[in-house]
Amino acid sequence: MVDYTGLAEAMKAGNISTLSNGDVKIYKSSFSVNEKTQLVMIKEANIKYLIATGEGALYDALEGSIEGNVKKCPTSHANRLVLNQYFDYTVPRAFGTEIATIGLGDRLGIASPGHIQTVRGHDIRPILAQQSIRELALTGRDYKQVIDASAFAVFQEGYKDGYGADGDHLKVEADIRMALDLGFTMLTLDCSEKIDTTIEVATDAVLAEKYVLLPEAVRTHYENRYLDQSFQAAGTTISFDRPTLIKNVLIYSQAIDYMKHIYRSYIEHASREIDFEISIDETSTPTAPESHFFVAHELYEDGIKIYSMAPRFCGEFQKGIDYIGDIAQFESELAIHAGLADDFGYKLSIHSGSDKFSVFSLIGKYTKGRFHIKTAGTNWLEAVRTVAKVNPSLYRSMHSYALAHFEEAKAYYHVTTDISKIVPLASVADSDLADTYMNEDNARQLIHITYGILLQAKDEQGKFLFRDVFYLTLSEQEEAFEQSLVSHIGKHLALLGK
Ligand SMILES: O=C(O)[C@@H](O)[C@H](O)[C@H](O)C(=O)CO
Repeated sequence: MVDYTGLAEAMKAGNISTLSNGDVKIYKSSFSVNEKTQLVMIKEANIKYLIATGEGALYDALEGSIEGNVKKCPTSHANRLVLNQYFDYTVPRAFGTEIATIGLGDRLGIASPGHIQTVRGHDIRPILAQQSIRELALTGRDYKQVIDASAFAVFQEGYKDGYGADGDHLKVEADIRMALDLGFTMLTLDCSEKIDTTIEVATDAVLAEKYVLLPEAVRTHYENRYLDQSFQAAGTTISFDRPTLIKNVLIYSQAIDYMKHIYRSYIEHASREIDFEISIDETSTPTAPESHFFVAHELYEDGIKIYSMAPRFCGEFQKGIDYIGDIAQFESELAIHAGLADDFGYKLSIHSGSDKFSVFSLIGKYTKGRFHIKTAGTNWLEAVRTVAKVNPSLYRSMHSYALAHFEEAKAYYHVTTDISKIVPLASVADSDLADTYMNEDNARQLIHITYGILLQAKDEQGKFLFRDVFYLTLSEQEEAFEQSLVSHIGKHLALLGK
């Protein structure tokens, strides 16, 4: 039983500097007072708690157990809602189009403190609570837990500059309603299933056949607005001859209708500001600049205001590794994509933004520092790197399991990983595991896309093979993990000009 007497006395006296309690870790940045209640976050035996002293509404509202002269409160969903009620900076918020933002998806629920330490003081704001439905399915978490983890991290770090919550890659209305009901402040509408990319490779005859089957009102709408028209945008001329128009109508019109429906139904009259992102990046073919214009212009003409647009860029934005492709072509198309975002009043959004170091300076340049960049897997890889340094046997077991299940994981993510190029485990010394595998593209992708399989893996008795010891190791290595995030995500910010 821990004696909290000294801690309670220091809290009541407000002496943050003297807050100490033996082997209990105290997060001094969390110390807060509301009327006659004092509150601080601690970690005891690798579990975090809120410690409350004093009296009053906040003290009474928190669920917990009395231990000596303190109330020891779990980091529960109910207690997160209490924090939200008394400390507004723990509530996620929208940011609009004027400030740069970075999505810092945290599949483990423990990366946000390191993310906060990374962005604090920089001209950028964090979307700490960002997960796609795909990630939730693979990790077995839910959206309540995603915001809970971020809100407790914000309280722990005393971070008051604001953070966002992105319901990422939402495709169906039920998920959109769920995310909004739970307080998400950003919605990323994934239209990939409404975008018919088979059209890209169809013959003119097939295009003509499909086009004539569209309702006359649809064809008339688009022909009146675009056929044989040229538009000045993004410092260039964008023209729509009949083949170009037919192709864009067939590829994007269904997606555009869906975007308009979702905006009218859930965003336009929402009770709070919502950052609405359009994602057309997870398609098999790149978003041609004229297609970006076509989608943006249709939304703009209908008075639909979006926060950001995520096109699919030329080349490859694969998970956890640098850009793959012709950087000169990327730059010339990026200039137009960024110019269109400027012209239509929203931010360009860069998905799979982790580790794209060779193009970050271009992104910062052409977006003039006004962008949204999404990362998620790279902090998972930093967690694995941290574990590999201190628990080599755990890393070896996870690495082997990932190799055995890689084909299963490829169903969820597009990667061009060459497993044969990954150095065999037996030939790598324990002390070299982290550098050998976390700095090599093929090994990074192996571990990156198998995160769900590794976190959910169980033995015959139903016991997690890796999850519990993985989290315990990261709790014991909390500062090392935080520092690896500050360093690695900090490199992202530096190259982006932030
Ligand atoms: O893995 C996911 O589903 C997400 O992290 C998704 O890829 C996200 O939109 C992203 O681009 C993160 O880099």
